[in-house]
Amino acid sequence: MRVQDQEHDQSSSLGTYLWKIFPFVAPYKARIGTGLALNAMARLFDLLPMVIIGLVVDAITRQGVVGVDTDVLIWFGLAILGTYLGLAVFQSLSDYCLDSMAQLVRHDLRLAIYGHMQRLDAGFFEERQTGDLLAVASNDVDNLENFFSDVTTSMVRLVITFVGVYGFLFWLDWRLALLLLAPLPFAVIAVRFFATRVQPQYRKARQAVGEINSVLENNIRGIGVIQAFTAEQEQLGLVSRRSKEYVDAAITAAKERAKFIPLIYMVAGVAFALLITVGAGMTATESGPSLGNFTTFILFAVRLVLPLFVFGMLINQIQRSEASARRISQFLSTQPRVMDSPDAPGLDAEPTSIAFHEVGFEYLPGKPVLRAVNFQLNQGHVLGIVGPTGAGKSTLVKLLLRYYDPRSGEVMVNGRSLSTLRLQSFRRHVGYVSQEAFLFFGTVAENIRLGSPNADLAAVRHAAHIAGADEFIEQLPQGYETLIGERGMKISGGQRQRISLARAVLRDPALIVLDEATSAVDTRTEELIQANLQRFKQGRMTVAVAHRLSTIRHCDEILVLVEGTIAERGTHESLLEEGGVYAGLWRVQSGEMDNKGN
Ligand SMILES: Nc1ncnc2c1ncn2[C@@H]1O[C@H](COP(=O)(O)OP(=O)(O)OP(=O)(O)O)[C@@H](O)[C@H]1O
Repeated sequence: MRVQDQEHDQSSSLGTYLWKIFPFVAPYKARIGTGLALNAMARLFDLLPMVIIGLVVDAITRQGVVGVDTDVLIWFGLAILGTYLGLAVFQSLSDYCLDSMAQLVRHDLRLAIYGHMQRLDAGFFEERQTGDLLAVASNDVDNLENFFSDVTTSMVRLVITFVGVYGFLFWLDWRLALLLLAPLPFAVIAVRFFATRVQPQYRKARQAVGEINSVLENNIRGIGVIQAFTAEQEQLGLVSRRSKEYVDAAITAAKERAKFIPLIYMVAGVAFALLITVGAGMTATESGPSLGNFTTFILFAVRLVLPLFVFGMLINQIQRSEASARRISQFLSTQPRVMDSPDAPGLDAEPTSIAFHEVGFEYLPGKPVLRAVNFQLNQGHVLGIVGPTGAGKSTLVKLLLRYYDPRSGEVMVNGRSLSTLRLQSFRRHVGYVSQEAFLFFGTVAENIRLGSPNADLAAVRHAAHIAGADEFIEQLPQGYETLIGERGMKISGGQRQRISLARAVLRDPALIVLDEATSAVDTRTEELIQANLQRFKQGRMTVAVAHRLSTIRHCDEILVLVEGTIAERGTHESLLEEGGVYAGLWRVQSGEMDNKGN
């Protein structure tokens, strides 16, 4: 299920998932408590001026405009000023407490999500879209930040205003308080309308926005391909269709909202008209409230009636936060398929032997990718793997690195099953160069130091030298300090590969895994790298996957993988003698080389 689709699942009651996020808020309980208490005080000071205005009105009506004691009026003025001062102080302190708490929670959530991501297995990332995962780590975390800073204060504001206003009015005049309850049924109708008609449209629009973002992200990455294939018009059409879906949903939402707004004002208008007429009628009677109390009542009503209707919006915000909390907690509870058992022992010594015993694997049930693969690799040996595209070479490497556990058979390290060992204790000894040769945004030196953060520059240079990279790195504008990666300087595919190779070399690994590590460099540079690696490989184990047979011809053993099974195995010479698949590939490739040479 896509992470975003889970928004449809509305089966749980509101707040269930927000509650699950509570452990992230718990460390800041004191800050929240203080923030909410300060907010309650701010609300109190917010309501006080209306009470004072009522008192002023009563003072005037009692003594007449001319007879009012100016000293009393000054005191009233000072009291109002005092309430505003109180409001200013308490409001700003409360905002600071709650905003800073929300930022701290956002930071903790982001780290927890990223930390969890790093623990998840390769299969998880292959099944999910990067855009979806980013949406959880960024949009959903932002939604919750907004929930903790704004929504909680709005809820407190609403509850305190409600309780404060009713409490005070009941104390002042219970009839006026009861009168203020009159708009409640109208408010319920308006909120229901919002929840059933407007909100689903908002949800649809939000989902459409997620989809259009995914399309845009994908197209921006592939814009060069689009231009090369002059597919601009079709792609514009595709984006337009997706954008139209969003526009339709957003316009329907706007239409429903447009019906909601007059409904609110109409209901609020009716409610006010009723309150004023009945309230004034009551005030005019002998036993009715004083004019001052009626004034306070009107001011309170203004404060209360409209926010009641905005309650619908608040529920919408809470539901959004709930959906975000749901996605975050579902993500955090995803268990990696490859993980250490609690008592998994670490590898006590450097790996000196690796073996595949009858290893079988399938990504999808019933579609085997590897079948009964057997081999043994000992210290000092180099194993080459070749085979047609899609034969399962990279899959074999992924099992060797334990990105996946085999479906059958076992991968053994130093005579122990890899799946029972603590994963990091094994991976610490591995230098891996993947097909993609991924570079991170940062300097060249930082990229080479990825697995060996404490290595000094001399060691970095030495590793780059072995990987045949030092020459071109020196020629970069800032040498080893040049920024590369997505936002940095652009470098060629072959240069990328050499930097990733240097990264693996610097780690000084017991096992080197090279998956098409030099496929993008020219044959002359490759020969130079191979010569450098020759010495480096001594005393280590090396697995090299390659299409170009010259890369692996000097291996101690070569496995020829065809449709997931080892079709042939031996040294370069013995395989040539056998005259099978390998010999055929060699003839084609060496023929190609001759042709190119001529
Ligand atoms: N994550 C995946 N889910 C499903 N099938 C996959 C996945 N990764 C690879 N496959 C399939 O497994 C088979 C073996 O793929 P693999 O990448 O191991 O081949 P390869 O020999 O390394 O190919 P190449 O030489 O093109 O890199 C292919 O048929 C591929 O489509």
